Amino acid sequence: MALLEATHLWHHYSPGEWALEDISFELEAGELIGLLGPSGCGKTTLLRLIAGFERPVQGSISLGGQLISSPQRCLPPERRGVGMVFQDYALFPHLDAWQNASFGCRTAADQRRAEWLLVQLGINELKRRYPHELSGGQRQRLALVRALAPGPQLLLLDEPFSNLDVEVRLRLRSELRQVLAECGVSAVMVTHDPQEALAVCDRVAVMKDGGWHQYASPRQLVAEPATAFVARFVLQGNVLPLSCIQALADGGAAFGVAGAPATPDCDVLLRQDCLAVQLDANGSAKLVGREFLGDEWLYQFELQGELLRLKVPLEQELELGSFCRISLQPGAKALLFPPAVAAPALGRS
Ligand SMILES: Nc1ncnc2c1ncn2[C@@H]1O[C@H](COP(=O)(O)OP(=O)(O)OP(=O)(O)O)[C@@H](O)[C@H]1O
Repeated sequence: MALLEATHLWHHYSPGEWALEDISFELEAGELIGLLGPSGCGKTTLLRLIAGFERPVQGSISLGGQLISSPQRCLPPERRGVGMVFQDYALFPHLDAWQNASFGCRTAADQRRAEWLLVQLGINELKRRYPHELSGGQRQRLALVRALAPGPQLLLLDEPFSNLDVEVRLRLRSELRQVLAECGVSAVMVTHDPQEALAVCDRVAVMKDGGWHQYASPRQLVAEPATAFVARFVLQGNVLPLSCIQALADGGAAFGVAGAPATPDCDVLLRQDCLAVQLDANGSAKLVGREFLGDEWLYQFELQGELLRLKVPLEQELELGSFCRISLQPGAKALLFPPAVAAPALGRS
């Protein structure tokens, strides 16, 4: 049986403007799942429904086999056995680190867990400090301790690393996985960073406009993006109209396609290794942007009104404004998406 089960969830803040549309998913015990999508797609709303801060307009949520949310019944947040970690830490400023860490502890076992977690996360020496005397990374570790000390079944994390610098973020990400595994806690993490979601989550739900585009493991998302949006947002891939790709293939290279049946207005995902660039004054691609990535260039070309992003070796240095010929590598494999893809879980009841 799944630990968390959401069934046909719909939610709005004002009638007619759905923030969530027909969301159904399961989370298995021990899993860390990510809610990934652009701003306003409904990630925080879904987290608030799971936490019990909002009551769904339709649908239900069960945790450990118990119904916790439906339009008729909404178990209060403090009785759900769910911990929360927020982007801005939300520590109590007038309590020291130990008082914050042990705030939700009800038993001696909870207190022992709080002590153990402080040691695990390397902040045990800072117990007597107040939140304003801690760095951002230390505050977020303390917030994690406070959320995990009462022994929740499920931890909800709302963009927990977004206020931290890159180095601390990378370190805390791997500490999070470790501490969740050691505590045997499952988690749902909101993020708008595809790299972060792919790096730490067991499964990732890609959301847009209140709907679910794909819910899959990071490997599956990369190998088989379900929609053109997933290919663009998660893989940062080049998704272009088929007509544009056919113009590239006219140079002679044949290319194979997988996915939906081809129609003239369908979109195509071309992976990085499908394409080659050559400087050519008669070429149809114009270099309109370039970024130095340290070990390669990231070039942005304009081609028939579309933008194409390509990474190329440092030796292939090109001036902005240069014209190039972009060709498909022989045997290149592309993935087709039908036009105006409807997300699998979308559709009004
Ligand atoms: N309290 C509220 N009252 C009215 N509308 C709201 C409220 N909270 C969120 N919304 C709307 O619901 C939609 C989903 O918002 P939500 O905060 O869930 O998105 P999000 O994906 O978490 O965005 P972000 O990444 O910017 O935090 C948005 O259109 C937003 O404007």
